[in-house]
Amino acid sequence: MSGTLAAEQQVAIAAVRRACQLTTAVFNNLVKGETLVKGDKSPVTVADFSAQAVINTILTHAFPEDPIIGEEDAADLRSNTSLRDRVVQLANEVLEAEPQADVGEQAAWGLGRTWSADELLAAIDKGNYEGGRSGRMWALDPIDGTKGFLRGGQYAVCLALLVNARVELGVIGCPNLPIDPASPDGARGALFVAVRGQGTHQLPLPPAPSPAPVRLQMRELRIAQLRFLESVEKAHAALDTNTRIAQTLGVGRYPMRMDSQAKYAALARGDGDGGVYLRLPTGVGYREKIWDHAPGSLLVEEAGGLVTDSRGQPLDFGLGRTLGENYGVIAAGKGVHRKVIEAIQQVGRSMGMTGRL
Ligand SMILES: Nc1ncnc2c1ncn2[C@@H]1O[C@H](COP(=O)(O)OS(=O)(=O)O)[C@@H](OP(=O)(O)O)[C@H]1O
Ligand SMILES: [Mg+2]
Ligand SMILES: [Mg+2]
Ligand SMILES: [Mg+2]
Repeated sequence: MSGTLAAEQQVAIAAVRRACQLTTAVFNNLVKGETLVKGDKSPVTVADFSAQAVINTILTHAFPEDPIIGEEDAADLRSNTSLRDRVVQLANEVLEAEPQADVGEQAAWGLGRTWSADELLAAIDKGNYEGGRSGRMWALDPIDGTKGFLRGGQYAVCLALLVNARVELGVIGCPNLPIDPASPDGARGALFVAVRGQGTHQLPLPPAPSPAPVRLQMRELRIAQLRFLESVEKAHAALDTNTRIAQTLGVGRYPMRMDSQAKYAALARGDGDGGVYLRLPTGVGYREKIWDHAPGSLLVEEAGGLVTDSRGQPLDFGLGRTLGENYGVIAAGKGVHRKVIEAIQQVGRSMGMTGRL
C-alpha cells in the first residue's frame, strides 16, 4: 500500500474485513429477537450494531481526532440488556482475535483486547457526528441493505473518508458477492477499495495477506446494451418511472435488482452488463443518507464513471448526515450518463414531475 492516504486505507480495509467476518458469522446463527424495527420501520440487527462497534473502535484508536457519521446509535441497546450483551460478545469476538498479517500496529487500533459494554456502546455512539462542509470525517454504514442481509441476498459493509465534503477513500465489503462476475455461482466475498486519483481495486475479502488487487475499469456501453441496476425494495425505487425512462432511452433489457451499495460495486465491475445505477426519489419526502452513497459513488468515479443526481448535479456530501433535498442518484459510464439524464428530464416533464427530478 502506497500513495496518499496509505494508513487510512490500511486501517479502513482491516476494519471492514473484520466487520464482514462478524456479519457472516451472525447470519449463520441469527436467532429470533436479534432484529429490531427502527422508527422509520427499517430493520436493524445485532450484526449492524456490533459491526458499527468494531469499526468505530478501530477508527477511534487509529485516528482519534476524526469524527464519524455512523448509521446506528446505541439507544436501543441501553434499554435492552440481552441485545446489548449479545452485541458486546459479538464485537469482542472480532476485536480480541489474534492479529493477522494485515495489521501493523494492532495495539494502536484497539485490537487484541476485550472491551467493556460501556466502551462499546460509547464507540457505537461515536457515530453521532452531524457532518458538514469542512474537515475530515468518516461515513459508516455497518450493514447497508439490512433487508438483503436478512434474506441472504446482497448487503455491504461500507466505509468512506470525506475531506472537506469530498469523498477521498471508499471501502466496501460484499460478503455475498461472487468474486468473479463471470462465475455467479462460484466463490463469494469481495472487497472494493477506491482512492481519489488512484483508481478502484478489488481484493479478496478474508483478512489475509492479499494477492495483487485487480484494477476495475467500467466498460463503455452503447445505449442498446445498457441494463439498469435498481433497488430490490419497491419503496426505494420509482419503478414505473424507471420503466418509462428505459423506454425513452431504448433500453430493452430487464433491470438487475440488488440490495445495497453492492450495486455500485457491480456497476464499477460491469457485472451482468449493468450499465446504469438508477435511484429516483419515491416522492415520500425521504432524504438519502450520505453513508448510503459516499463510498459507492467513489468506486464508480474511480472506475471511470460519473455520479450525479437526476438533474446532472454533483452529490453534495457537505450538507450534514443527508444529501438534502432528494433528487435521486444516477451513476453511469461517461459516454451515456448525459443521455440518461436527458431521458429522466424528458420523462419528468411528461409525468408532470417538474422540480422533483
Ligand atoms: N424510503 C426510502 N427510499 C430510499 N432509500 C431508503 C428508504 N428507506 C430506507 N432507505 C435506505 O435504503 C438503503 C438500502 O438501499 P438499497 O438500494 O440497498 O435498497 S434495497 O435494499 O435494494 O431495497 C437502506 O440502507 P440500510 O438501512 O443500511 O439497509 C436505507 O438507508
Ligand atoms: Mg438501516
Ligand atoms: Mg444503508
Ligand atoms: Mg445500514
